Amino acid sequence: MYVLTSQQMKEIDKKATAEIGIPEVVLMENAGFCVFEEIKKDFGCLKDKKIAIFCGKGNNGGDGFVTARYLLEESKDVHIFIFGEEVTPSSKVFLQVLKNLGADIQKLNEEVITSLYQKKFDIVVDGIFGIGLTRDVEGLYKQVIEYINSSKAYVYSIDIPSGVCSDTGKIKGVAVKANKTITFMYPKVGNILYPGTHLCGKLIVKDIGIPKVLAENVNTKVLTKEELNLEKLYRYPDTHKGDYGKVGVVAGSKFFPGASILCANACVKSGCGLCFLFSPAENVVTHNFRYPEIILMPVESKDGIVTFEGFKKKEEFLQKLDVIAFGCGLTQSEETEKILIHILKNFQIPIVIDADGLNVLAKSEELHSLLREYEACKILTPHYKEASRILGCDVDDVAKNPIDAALEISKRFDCVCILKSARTIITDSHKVFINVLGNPGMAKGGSGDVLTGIVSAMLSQGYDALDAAKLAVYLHSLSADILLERKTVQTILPSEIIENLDIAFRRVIED
Ligand SMILES: NC(=O)C1=CN([C@@H]2O[C@H](COP(=O)(O)OP(=O)(O)OC[C@H]3O[C@@H](n4cnc5c(N)ncnc54)[C@H](OP(=O)(O)O)[C@@H]3O)[C@@H](O)[C@H]2O)[C@@H](O)CC1
Ligand SMILES: [K+]
Repeated sequence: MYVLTSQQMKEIDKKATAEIGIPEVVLMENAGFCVFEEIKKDFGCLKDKKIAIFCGKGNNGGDGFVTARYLLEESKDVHIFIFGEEVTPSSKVFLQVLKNLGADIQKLNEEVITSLYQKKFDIVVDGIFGIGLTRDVEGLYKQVIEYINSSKAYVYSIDIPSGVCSDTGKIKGVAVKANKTITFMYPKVGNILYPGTHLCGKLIVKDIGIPKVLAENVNTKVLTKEELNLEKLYRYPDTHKGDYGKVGVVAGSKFFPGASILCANACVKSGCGLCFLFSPAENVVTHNFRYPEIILMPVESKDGIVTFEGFKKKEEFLQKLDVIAFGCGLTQSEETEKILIHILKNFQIPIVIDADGLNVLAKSEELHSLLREYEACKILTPHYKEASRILGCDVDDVAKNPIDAALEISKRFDCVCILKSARTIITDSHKVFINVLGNPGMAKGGSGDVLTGIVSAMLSQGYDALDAAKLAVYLHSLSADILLERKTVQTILPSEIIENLDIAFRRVIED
């Protein structure tokens, strides 16, 4: 399913009317009716319901006028609140219709807003702002939104909760907290990213008659199962371990032995042929939770950190690898930097860089240019903080617009970027996918190491970087969601996400 920015939606709307010839009022009529339909479906009989509809001056308000007209057929207690008569031409048509019908239309002012608190509405429809919100919400608008949020009514937002930026999901000053949001054609970015997605309540996507062909060039999609390439998960019977690749996990230190185990465990559990773990010997040999399938490559260490000299002694084994997973728990040492430089100069195999690999990359000009020039496929898996270090910006700037941050990293290194958060973004700088699976039970140290292991195994099974990233992110969060069916967000552990991959793979392959 596509996800649209406000600009894209506006262009599509414009084409639908100017080029295809569908009048704007027809689209508005359809939009308003869809909202009514949803209310009717939820409540059934609306006869005794007290309903308020708040309509702004743009077309979002026009949708609200249409919804009001249908609601008037069902209830005698429908009240329409407007911010002024100066509305868009299409909205004006439907405002006039309401006037002709003798509907109760009140212009909002301080007094009217105060009186709202005495009225106990059952249903509120929010048609204040849609994709046309351009600045922070203040004054009367703010007061009305605060009233809506304080009311006990069931709140429907038209297109997007008013106050949510449709391009980022951020709150512009104040925003409606809806129970349900009915959006049109495709979701807007703000319907999908946090906190906007949370404020939407249940999100309903409705077709209002805009030809789908108009969205053909949109590059952003929700990561649904339909977007996954499952081809290489099928195995022909006459195959052997060599067909599924050898992954070298370069990870771990005295300080973070678990990171390397989680990464390597996830890798073997996700289908790679062989997994070699290059790590300080003393930290992993005795680790209780290590799968015995992992082949240990003890690397000489100093103060618990793998050394460059020690790493080079493993050259013979390194040469046999098909994929390298680099960084989990290595620490940000000079040795880590030297090892990454060595890999990028001497190998041409797919690489996944995570955690301390990203941290040393952020500090090194040499690594920046080596990675840019590295020709084999590369996947970077930063969380917001790591992304901000790489981009040299504030973490808030990444959070404000994660899609742009992921695109920037992807373009800068000609790589696939997996920008991890509650809504992980995957991009190869052309296409963007937003993951909507997963839960806060994944917000724990070790989750990222697991993802690195899964994505490396996908590369070793022959996927290109984008397909590998999509599958790995999907499986990782699906596994956590399945766990949540019988556990809580507190008790889900990254190691259990690995264990539970059995069911996640089955659901992806068989359902
Ligand atoms: N086009 C189509 O074909 C279809 C569109 N559809 C519907 O239209 C919606 C988009 O409509 P829209 O573009 O008119 O914008 P909308 O969100 O109603 O608001 C714009 C108004 O708000 C104002 N304003 C902005 N920020 C403000 C602030 N902070 N504080 C105060 N005012 C502020 C802004 O004022 P201005 O910035 O011009 O001063 C302007 O007056 C879309 O979401 C969907 O619901 C459907 O009917 C299907 C067909
Ligand atoms: K709205």
